Amino acid sequence: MMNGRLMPRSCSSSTASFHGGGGGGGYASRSTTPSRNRGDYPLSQTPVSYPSAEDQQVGEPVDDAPRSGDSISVTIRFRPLSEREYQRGDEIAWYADGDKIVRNEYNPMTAYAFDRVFGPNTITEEVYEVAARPVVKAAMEGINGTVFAYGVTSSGKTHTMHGDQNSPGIIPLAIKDVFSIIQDTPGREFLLRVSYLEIYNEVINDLLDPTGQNLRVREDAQGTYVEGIKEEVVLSPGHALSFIAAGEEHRHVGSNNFNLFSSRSHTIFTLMIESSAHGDEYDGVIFSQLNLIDLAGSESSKTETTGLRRKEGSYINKSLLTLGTVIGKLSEGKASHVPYRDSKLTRLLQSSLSGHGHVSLICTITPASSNLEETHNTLKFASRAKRVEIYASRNRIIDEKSLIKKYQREISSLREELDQFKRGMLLEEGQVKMQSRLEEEEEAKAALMSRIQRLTKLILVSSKNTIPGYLGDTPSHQRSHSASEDDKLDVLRDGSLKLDGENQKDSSTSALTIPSDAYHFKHRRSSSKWNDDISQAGSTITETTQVGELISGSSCASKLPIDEVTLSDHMDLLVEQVKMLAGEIAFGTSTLKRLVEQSMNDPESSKTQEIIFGILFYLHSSLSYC
Ligand SMILES: Nc1ncnc2c1ncn2[C@@H]1O[C@H](COP(=O)(O)OP(=O)(O)OP(=O)(O)O)[C@@H](O)[C@H]1O
Repeated sequence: MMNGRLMPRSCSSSTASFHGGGGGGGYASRSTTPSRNRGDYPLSQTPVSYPSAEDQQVGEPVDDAPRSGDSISVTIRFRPLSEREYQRGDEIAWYADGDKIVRNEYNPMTAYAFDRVFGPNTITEEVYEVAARPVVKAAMEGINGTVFAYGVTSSGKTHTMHGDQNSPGIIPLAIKDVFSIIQDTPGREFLLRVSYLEIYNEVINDLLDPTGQNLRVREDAQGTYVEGIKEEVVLSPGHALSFIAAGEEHRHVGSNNFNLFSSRSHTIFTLMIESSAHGDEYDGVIFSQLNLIDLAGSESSKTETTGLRRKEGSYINKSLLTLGTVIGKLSEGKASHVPYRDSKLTRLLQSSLSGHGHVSLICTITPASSNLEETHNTLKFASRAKRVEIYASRNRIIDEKSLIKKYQREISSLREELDQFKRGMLLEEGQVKMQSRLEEEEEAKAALMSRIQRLTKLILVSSKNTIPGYLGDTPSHQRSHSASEDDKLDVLRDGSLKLDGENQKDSSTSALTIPSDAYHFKHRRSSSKWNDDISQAGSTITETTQVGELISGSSCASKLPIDEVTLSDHMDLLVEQVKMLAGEIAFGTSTLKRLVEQSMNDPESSKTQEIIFGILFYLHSSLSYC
């Protein structure tokens, strides 16, 4: 029921290029109206059925009437005809007429205008630039943001939000961008946390904590929230992606007769961003939330599912219907009752939809004539959403409740304590001390330094930061993790993951060397280009974060004199280390499962077997390391 996304999706990349990359080729020869801008679709000659006159009215391009507020950004993304649709003789029913209009092939009067329409050959990076980047950027500046993909089953929502190895989706692209923005903002300190949940059959489950089932939605002055959801501090793009990967293991996925790996739940990945200016520039803490949502797809009776799938489908349809009603009410702009409480999805999206932040809706559609009506419904939904007004503004500055402030305060009081401690030690210099007293003092000093060090590293700063004295008393070798000076986790360009420095000599840490292919598969929805980029972004940020140490914790500790690090410090590092390894192992295991499935379908593939072998080796090594 779960998992299984990598294989078919990487297999389907050949399907995608077969259709999407078709260009003029064989398909173009079917075209009857080549003058129109329809991307590379095969064009239909035979009308199937015309939309009704009523639809045509609804379907007029959206008006450009001035609005007092801003509106939801609505973009449409076509996917190419699938091989299955093509083989069953589907025709093009809808097409992109330029980059703002979707037009009906059979009735050209039926057309809808949007902020942007992406044809079937558009790559996700382009969609990201237009539909998500501004929201991500604003979120980094303190304005809440929500990006969600909406569309019928198999229209390309997960492809858009998560992507695959060849085409990273909005979520990995956003994560990468967030870290680049931190790197480009030397004047501020950031603290990032993530949570990941699914709404399955109207039940909220925590994807980062399998014991967090059936969680409740609560409300406070800031809006709705999920009680008891696990939030993890993240230190690098790879770290954040490893949480998503581990979470994906628990997501409900199953096949219907349109999509072998259909999402059976809505998922919400949330990035909580706190930031504040350094030192004298300090002007309070800004907090914002970025929600990246992959909805389950609506299903028609044609989906022909039975039993469990039908039950899931009815929950999915019901919550999407409520979303439609909520959007409809909001688009009317009247102060009428908006039924947010009728579904968990709308309840959780309440503050986003009621206008307190940027909202970007990406509607994914198929051009296929067999989905003519479903696509039309998506377009009507998108058109209504366009009329919803929002008034996005920077969040109130929070100070007292912020985690970054808590850490900053703790760091400065620990530093003070350390200073006093050192002064005390100096004053007593010259006195003959008991050996045990000396040891105690050294231990206490090391504990203080270690705590300062660990807290400091949870706060992300650009490596371009040159503020002197920022590191206080922390010795530079403990703070900086450049390859030359210190042990660090280095994600190499060729995709292999290994520790350098002393760790290479250490048999326990060498267990963390991951075979190159396995590492690419580790990010199952990531392309190698993406991995390269992550490694770059990750390595710059790593200099000021703890990620390398989280994995190579024992080696980091071993740099300090043995008695300078307390047992509890060791334990903390080990816990973090185990968490990371558990994520890696979950990832490796699921990849393995899919590869085994693939190798059963294609026993000849020696490449697959090679990769399986690599992953087995990696899992074995990780387990021995644990
Ligand atoms: N823009 C695209 N280009 C190429 N292939 C695509 C595109 N969009 C989707 N696909 C392919 O179509 C198939 C279905 O896509 P996907 O699983 O993303 O649909 P979905 O809307 O998430 O479906 P569901 O709601 O059932 O989960 C996948 O094989 C995917 O790789």
